[in-house]
This record gives sequence, C-alpha cells and structure tokens, in this order.
Amino acid sequence: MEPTTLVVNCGSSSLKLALFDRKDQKLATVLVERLNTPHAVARIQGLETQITIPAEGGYEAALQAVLAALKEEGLMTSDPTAVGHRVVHGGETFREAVLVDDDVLESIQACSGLAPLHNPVNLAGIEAMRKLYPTVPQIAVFDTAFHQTLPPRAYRYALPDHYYRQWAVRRYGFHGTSHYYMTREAARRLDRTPATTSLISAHLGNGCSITAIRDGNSVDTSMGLTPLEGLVMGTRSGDVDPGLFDYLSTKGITANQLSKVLNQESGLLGLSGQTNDMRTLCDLADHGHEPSRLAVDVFCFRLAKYIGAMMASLSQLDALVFTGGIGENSSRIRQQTCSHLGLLGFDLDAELNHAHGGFSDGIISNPDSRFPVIVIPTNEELVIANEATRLAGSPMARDGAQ
Ligand SMILES: Nc1ncnc2c1ncn2[C@@H]1O[C@H](COP(=O)(O)OP(=O)(O)O)[C@@H](O)[C@H]1O
Ligand SMILES: CC(=O)OP(=O)(O)O
Ligand SMILES: [Mg+2]
Repeated sequence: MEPTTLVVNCGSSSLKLALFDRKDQKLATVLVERLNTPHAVARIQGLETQITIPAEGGYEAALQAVLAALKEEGLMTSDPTAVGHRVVHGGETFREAVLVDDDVLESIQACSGLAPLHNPVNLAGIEAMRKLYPTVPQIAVFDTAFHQTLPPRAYRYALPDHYYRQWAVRRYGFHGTSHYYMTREAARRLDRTPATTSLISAHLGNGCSITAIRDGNSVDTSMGLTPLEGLVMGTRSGDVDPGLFDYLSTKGITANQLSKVLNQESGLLGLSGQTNDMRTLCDLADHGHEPSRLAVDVFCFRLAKYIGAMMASLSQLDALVFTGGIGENSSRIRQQTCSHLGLLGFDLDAELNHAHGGFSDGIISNPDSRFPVIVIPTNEELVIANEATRLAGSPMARDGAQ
C-alpha cells in the first residue's frame, strides 16, 4: 500500500484538496466551490464529473463526499498516511509546521481573531479530518512561519511598546508557503541556491501580498497583524489611513461595520462596484467601464509602490517574481505594474509576457532589463505536503500513532 499525503486548504467559500504520493507526485486535485450553499459543487481536476456536495453538514460532509468520489474514481486506494492543513495565522506561537494535538488546536483558536476570514475555517477543516481519520497524523502548516525571520524594524509598528509586549501587536506576514516556494523555485531556475537568492515575490490571488527575500529569508512583507494590510485585494482594502476609523465613527459607522467593509466589501469589489474577479474586471475595463478601469489602476499603482518599497530591504535583486491567479495569468497587470517602475528597470518583453494569452511560466523580461522578471506558478500544496510528510515520519508522530 503506497503511503499518501492529503493536503487540505479550507477557505471561506472554497475548499482545495490535493493528494500526493511519497515521491511528491500529485495524484489528484479537487476544488470545491460555493461551499455552504445549495449550489456547492466539486470537481476533480482532469475529470468531467461533478461531485454534488451536501448543502448542510459543513466541511465534514463536503470532505466525506470528495473522499468517497476520489475512491470511486480509483484515485485514492487507501486512507492517507498524513494530512497537511494550511493554517493562515500562527501568531508568535508557531515558528514552523507542527503535529496537531488538542493544545495546538487551542493555540490556533487563540489566533482566530487576527485572521477572522481564515483561521476559523482552517480549524473546521482540521476538526473534520481528525474525526474522519482519528489515527492519521494531522499537520498544521502556517502562512506566517516563513516570515519569522523578519527583523524588528520590519515587524514592529510605531505604537506604544506595551502593545507589542502585552498583546503581540506586530506585523506577521502571510502567504508564507507561497513566498517560500518562490524562493526555492526561483533559485532552481536561476541556477542558484535558496540561501544566496534575493527576490521580490508578488503573490497576487484573491488575497495579495509582496515579500522581500534576502538570501533566502523573508525580510519585509506587505501584510501585517492581519491579512488586511498592504496591497489592494479582491475584497480587502489593503492600506488605509487609520484616521478613517475616527472620521467614519462620526458618520455612525461602528468598528464592526468598518471591519466588515474593509475585509469583504472593499478592494477591487469596492472600487468597481461589480466584482472581485480580476479577469472580469479587465474585460469590463476593456469595454469602457470606468470604475473597473480605476480599480485596475489603483491595484497596479499600489503594487508598483510596494515593489519600490521592498528595495529598501535588499542589497541585491536576482528577480521580481509574479505568482497567484492574477500574477500567473494576467499579462496586462504585470505590464501595467512594471510600467510605473521605469526608474528602477523592470523591462518586460511584450511577447514573452503575453505568451499563451497571458499565462506565463518563466522569464518575461528582456535580456537588457536591469532586473529579471519571472512568472512562477505557485504550489502551496506541495510545500504543505513536504512538511506533512516530514513531520508524519518524525518520532513524535510515530509515538502518537502507537
Ligand atoms: N486570465 C486572467 N486575467 C486576470 N485575472 C485572472 C486571470 N485568471 C485568473 N485571474 C484572477 O486570479 C484571481 C484568483 O486567484 P487565485 O490565486 O486562484 O485565488 P485564491 O487566492 O482564492 O487561491 C481572481 O481575481 C481571478 O480573476
Ligand atoms: C492570507 C490570505 O490572504 O490568504 P488568501 O489569499 O487565501 O485569502
Ligand atoms: Mg490563494
């Protein structure tokens, strides 16, 4: 019986599963969309069949339906030997991936207030899998872990010192598994070692963040205490003036309302009034819809400003890397962003940038660009699987399983 590692990435409205063998070969990928609605469906990548997901029963019922379908299709012949979970916020408690036990669950729960869109659903996924596979080691892999190397000048806010000492109010950074994968993969492609590779890594999905990586370590990043700070995102505002709180309270808007607005009703959706989906926005902008064009403009300009800001942490730059759904697929966003940075020198080759109708994988800058620009499809699942396999084989996991 071939040992396998199952990776679970529970989002608020979607659920992604990936199954790997022990040689890190992906055996199957499943995407469940519109979870917790009567229209929830799952698709196994590469297969036509749609799996119906029960409208009730939450993550456990959804996972059960997906696992049954994987077995039926012959893609999963036995129970997994390890399960790796994406957990977004690990606070200062988790510097690296851990085997899940009751104490770990409690600590993840304690970080939930700092990632309200993410940690509660990540926990629901872990709890569901523990019920389904009580004897299989479950491993939590944190978005925040890769950013534990941030220096204090990058992670401290200029707030009263005791806010940090008492309440750990600091910048944490997220999408760490993706930025780590960029480091590993860019180093491989540039024929370097990760420890000698310095990058600016832009992860542009529904959530967006950018990280300065110096000699393989994260040294600055755009997300902060929560995944709300920094770049413009699908529904999140990114940076705003904190004076907004005071001003809007005089208009009768409460802290709770504002938090919902900043997390769920802002960003591309807020500016365009139409959608958080970048592909649709680009189409709308092309058809003359002004608010959508503005949303795209603000997105690219903010990103360009942050690319400039990340330079302050580096003394060498081996490449600017784009990844995530937008970074991998939108030649337009890459072009518009780099066009703001003429003074720094990210000179794209129009043909390479637009190869395959926007999707790219590889170098997209021209040879005399001051800095290379590369597109690398992210693979957070692979990093999580690597960590889960490693920890499931550890003596602690074996003791736990006895
Ligand atoms: N061809 C494209 N052009 C522009 N945006 C795209 C394209 N393909 C995908 N995207 C965008 O990528 C975003 C989703 O990114 P993804 O990394 O899949 O999200 P998640 O963070 O949920 O994993 C959406 O805004 C989507 O519109
Ligand atoms: C941390 C974060 O923003 O994650 P996602 O991009 O999955 O929303
Ligand atoms: Mg993502």
